[in-house]
Amino acid sequence: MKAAVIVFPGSNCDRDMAVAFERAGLQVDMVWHKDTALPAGVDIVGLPGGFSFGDYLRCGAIAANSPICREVAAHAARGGYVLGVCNGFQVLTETKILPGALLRNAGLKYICRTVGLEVAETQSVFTRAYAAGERIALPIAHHDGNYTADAATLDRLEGDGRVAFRYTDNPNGADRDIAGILSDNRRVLGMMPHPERASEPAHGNTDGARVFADLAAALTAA
Ligand SMILES: NC(=O)CC[C@H](N)C(=O)O
Repeated sequence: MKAAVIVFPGSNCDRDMAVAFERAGLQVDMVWHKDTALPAGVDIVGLPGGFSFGDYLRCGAIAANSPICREVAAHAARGGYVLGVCNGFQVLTETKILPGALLRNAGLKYICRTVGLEVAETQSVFTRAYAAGERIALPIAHHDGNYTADAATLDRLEGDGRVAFRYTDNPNGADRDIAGILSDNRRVLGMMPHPERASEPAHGNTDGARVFADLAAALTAA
């Protein structure tokens, strides 16, 4: 099973995401944002955290117009898997692969700390290793994590079980405590918390490991 991690100028979690995929048994290719094709046979694309293009304009907005993002959108449209973490989630909303937008944190401050989450949906390859309603803790590190969408979109996300994670003590003002959402086919997950930074004992927290743990098996079965 093969993963591609996209690298933008200013990405800083690309290696962390690659290691998390590798630990889960996936072969990983790093792909520069100017490439115009994904490596052949890629099963899952990782959009990593960081400060792509220095967060100029809006977080993820310039990255969303990188040549490779057309291919990422085509991969998602074909039913391919995509995981976007933090800046990667912002790229997913900027490309409209996922609905909504990530606004400046309600407190206008950059927040870097571990937060509590509830696993709100387990019907996806990313969340099926958790128990429904399970409480976990993951690190966040962002200034634009305030998820918003119009009421109809929020109702649809909730009604269709597409809210993957919710904050238990909302740190950034996100609508309906939303920390991560799934695409309608549940193969794309965008989330602000960083599971790759809490995925091995040396991190002091392994709550994020299960986002990756089942991927190889799930992708083989898909
Ligand atoms: N850790 C990240 O990916 C941060 C994303 C973005 N630069 C923000 O601060 O909101």
